[in-house]
Amino acid sequence: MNPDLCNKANLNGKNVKMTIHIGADKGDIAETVLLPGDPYRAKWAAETFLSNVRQINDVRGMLGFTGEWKGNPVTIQGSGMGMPSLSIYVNELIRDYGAKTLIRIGSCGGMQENVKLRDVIIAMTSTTLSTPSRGIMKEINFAPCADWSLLQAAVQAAEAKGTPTHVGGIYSSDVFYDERPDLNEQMVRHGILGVEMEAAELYILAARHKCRALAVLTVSDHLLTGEALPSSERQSSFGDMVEIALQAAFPNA
Ligand SMILES: O=P(O)(O)O[C@H]1O[C@H](CO)[C@@H](O)[C@H]1O
Ligand SMILES: O=c1cc[nH]c(=O)[nH]1
Repeated sequence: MNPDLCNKANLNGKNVKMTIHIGADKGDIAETVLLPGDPYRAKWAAETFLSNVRQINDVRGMLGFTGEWKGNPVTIQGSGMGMPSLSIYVNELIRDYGAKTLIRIGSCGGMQENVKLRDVIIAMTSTTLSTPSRGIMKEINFAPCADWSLLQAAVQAAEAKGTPTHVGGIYSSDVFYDERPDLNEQMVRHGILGVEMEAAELYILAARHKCRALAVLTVSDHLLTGEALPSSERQSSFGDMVEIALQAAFPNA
């Protein structure tokens, strides 16, 4: 038996496969997966944008849903906060469930003056101090890079919607409460658009497994101005990001 898989009894009497962290049958997860850090954003996005939605995961409360967008199957699975958490879900989604296109839909902190609250950032690449893949990269400074076809389609979708959007480099940090302000200063100085905590490892895993990946982010707070979206506005401001991600996955839909 594949050690990554555990058997669980299904009510219909057949064996259903699940991984350690995802309690879905293999066929329950689509090849296209959207990945918010927040499991409740997964629920909101699935209920708001997909049809024929069903919940496919609640292990550890990390909710996942599968439905359809314009007739195309899509899974929206929470990935948690930080690269070690995302790495668990993305490894299982790719290796055990056959995910091929993975798009992070996350919040981020703005790092440039022209990047405003609620703007969307499409991450061409992500700079990082370290990722869970550091152990195999060793002395190599691997450059995590978005899939070009997804990036191009996302930019077109954002332009068509008229969403204020920035395309460029972001910073995937391991810490939210950073005790090294000098690092952020260097990121700002080198034109990094925003900071979040997962995209670099998503891009590295996609490269390793020959999948497509992209991160589409909404600016929820700003490191230069100290502004932040009120919690009441966070979800409603995230709609453009979700639609851009869906349109990027299915540009002809
Ligand atoms: O809004 P999500 O997708 O969780 O992303 C950002 O928010 C969390 C920190 O508050 C980190 O996961 C960061 O990457
Ligand atoms: O990681 C994150 C996410 C949102 N805002 C930040 O400042 N950092």
